Amino acid sequence: MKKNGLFVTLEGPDGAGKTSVMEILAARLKETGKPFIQTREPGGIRISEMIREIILDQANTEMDARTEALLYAAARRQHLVQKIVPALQEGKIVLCDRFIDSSIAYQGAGRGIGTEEVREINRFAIGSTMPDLTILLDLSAEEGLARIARNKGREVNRLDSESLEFHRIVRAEYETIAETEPERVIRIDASGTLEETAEKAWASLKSRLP
Ligand SMILES: Nc1ncnc2c1ncn2[C@@H]1O[C@H](COP(=O)(O)OP(=O)(O)OP(=O)(O)O)[C@@H](O)[C@H]1O
Ligand SMILES: Cc1cn([C@H]2C[C@H](O)[C@@H](COP(=O)(O)O)O2)c(=O)[nH]c1=O
Repeated sequence: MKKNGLFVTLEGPDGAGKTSVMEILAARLKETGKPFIQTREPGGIRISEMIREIILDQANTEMDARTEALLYAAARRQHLVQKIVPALQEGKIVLCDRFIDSSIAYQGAGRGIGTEEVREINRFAIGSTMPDLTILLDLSAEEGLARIARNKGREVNRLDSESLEFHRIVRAEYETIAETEPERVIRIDASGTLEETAEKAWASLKSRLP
C-alpha cells in the first residue's frame, strides 16, 4: 500500500489523558490548515464501534482473553481498511486514539497471552501498516485510575474494572515498547497539567509534520 499521509497514534494507560490531548492536537493541526482526521480504537467506524460495545460491556464477564484479543484485532482490521488507509492515501494526517500497542500492552502483557502471539494476530490484521509516530502518555496506573474515578460523567468499562496489578503490568509493557522502538514511540510524562502534557505532545507531532 502506498501512503502519503502521516499515521499518528496516542497510547497510554487508562486515564493518561489521550482523548483530552488529542482534542488539543486537533485544534493545533486545524490552525496549520493541514488535512487530518481524528479516530479511535476500538471503534472509529460503524462495525468497529459495534465490536467495541461487545468488548467493553461490563456484562460480558465470561469473555475469554483470546476472544478479546481477536475482537480487538477484528475491529482494527475493519477500521484500518475502511478509514485509516483511505485517509493516508489521500495524504491526510490520521490522529488515532490507541492502536496495536494497546493490544500488546493489554492483551499480550496484561492478560498474559504473550506479546509475540498478540503481535502475530495483529500482523494478520494490519499487515505492514504501522504508525509513523506514537505518542505514549506515561502515567502511573494509580493516577490514571484516580483521574477516571474523578470524572463522574465517564462510564467505567470492563477493562477499566481490572485490578491495579493488571494496569501496572500494562504500563510496564508500554515502557518496554517505548524502549524497543525509540524511533517510532515518543514517551511523554503525563503527570503534569493537561496543558503541559499537550505542549510536549504537540512538540513531538510538529517535528514530524510533512
Ligand atoms: N494532565 C491532566 N491532569 C489531570 N487530569 C487530567 C489530565 N489530563 C486529562 N485529565 C482528566 O482525566 C480524565 C481522563 O482523561 P482522558 O479521557 O483524556 O484520558 P484517556 O487516556 O483518553 O482515558 P481512557 O483511555 O481511559 O479513555 C478526564 O476527566 C480528564 O479531564
Ligand atoms: C485498542 C485497545 C484497547 N484496549 C482497552 C483499553 C481501554 O481500557 C479500552 C478502550 O477504552 P478507551 O476509553 O477508548 O481508552 O480498551 C485494549 O485492551 N486493547 C486494545 O487493542
